[in-house]
Amino acid sequence: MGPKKKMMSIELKSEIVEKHEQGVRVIDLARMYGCSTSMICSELKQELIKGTTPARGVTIISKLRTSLHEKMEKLLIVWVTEKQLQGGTLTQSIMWEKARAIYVMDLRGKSVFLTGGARGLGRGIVEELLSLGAKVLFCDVNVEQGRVTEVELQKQYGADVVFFQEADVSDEEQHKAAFAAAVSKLGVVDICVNNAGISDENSWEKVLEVNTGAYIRGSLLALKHMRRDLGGCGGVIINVASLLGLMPMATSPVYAASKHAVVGFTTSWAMSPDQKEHGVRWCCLCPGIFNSELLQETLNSNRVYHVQDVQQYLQDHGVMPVSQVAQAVIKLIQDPDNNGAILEVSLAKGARYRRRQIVDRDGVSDLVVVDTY
Ligand SMILES: NC(=O)c1ccc[n+]([C@@H]2O[C@H](COP(=O)([O-])OP(=O)(O)OC[C@H]3O[C@@H](n4cnc5c(N)ncnc54)[C@H](O)[C@@H]3O)[C@@H](O)[C@H]2O)c1
Ligand SMILES: CCCCC[C@H](O)/C=C/C=C\C/C=C\C/C=C\CCCC(=O)O
Repeated sequence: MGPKKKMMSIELKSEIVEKHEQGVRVIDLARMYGCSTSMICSELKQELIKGTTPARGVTIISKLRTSLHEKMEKLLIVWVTEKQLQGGTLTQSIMWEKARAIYVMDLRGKSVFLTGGARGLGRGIVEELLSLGAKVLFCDVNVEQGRVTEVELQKQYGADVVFFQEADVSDEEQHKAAFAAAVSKLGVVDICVNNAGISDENSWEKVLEVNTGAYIRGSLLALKHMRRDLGGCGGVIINVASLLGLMPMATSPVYAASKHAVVGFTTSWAMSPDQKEHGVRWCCLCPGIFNSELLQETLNSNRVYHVQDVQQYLQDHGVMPVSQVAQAVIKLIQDPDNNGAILEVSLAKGARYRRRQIVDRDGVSDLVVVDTY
């Protein structure tokens, strides 16, 4: 039997709600009342739901507005005023464009740790990030290609904004050392992209080590470093999964299992009741097939079952360029309101946020479809 849940009197609950409304943080309330932050959060949520009238609903929503929204509105008002003073013309679409530009996360000077950046999608993401002014340390097991990529990107973007570190992320020590190198070279890690992946149905242990184990380790390393409640600066964790993290495929049972695990892990952490205190945003990218060395190697080997089905699929559906998928990662990083998001990317439909299906917690398979943000 698990530990007995601590009961709270009604008086105590309303005292907590009152203190929270006066601005006392969840973590401080937890310390004050000697219980967990998740218990405080669930009490606060229950109170909000019970007492809601339309008028109170508006008050609650306005309290949920983040300081980011307020900052954005202030910047927009300043910009509109300046434009009007200069006698410029303002249309709704110009203002909308400007609001978007203010709203998205500014990547200038942001520090990124990415795995598997020597080639393929990883390299594509690094290039997009550098072009938007971020600094990146990427690691890869392929030392030769990693060094070539580092030299090429340093030539284009500058020697002090992009660094390569040799690491096999299936090795705990090497993975930790690469993350530590990012902190030491960049000062901080604001964004962590777990991207290094393999596809080989003959080697299920290795696939799970790289595609799942290293993603979990990398996410937890980043979370520990970023958590605001532990003195960090907050941040974003992007886990590159696959459409095969959302659907089955006879060609690739182990690969699909490894990617489903990543989606489950990432979206579960995003639901943490302490997420606001952590200040860490969790997202998944689920692309269809794009044109990388991984795809070519898979097609030229026996690493999937029924390889002719993959070839047929490619003939029927085509294949995305890496740049399309890399830009989708930037979209995920820049949207500040998408904690828990799953972004699907396909040639046919482009980049689309997935509406989430929640299975009833009693285990009955009634599905509730919700918009997550
Ligand atoms: N190519 C596709 O069609 C496709 C589709 C959906 C998702 N994905 C996923 O996208 C990610 C990137 O794939 P890609 O197609 O660019 O592959 P890729 O093979 O072209 O690039 C992957 C990079 O990761 C590195 N890597 C592999 N194992 C590593 C390890 N143990 N430690 C450190 N680095 C390691 C490789 O050396 C390589 O540089 C993977 O997670 C993959 O599963 C690929
Ligand atoms: C439509 C799913 C795309 C997922 C791509 C995956 O992450 C990476 C794939 C790399 C190599 C190929 C592996 C699996 C094949 C995927 C689809 C084949 C479809 C075959 C069929 O229709 O049965």
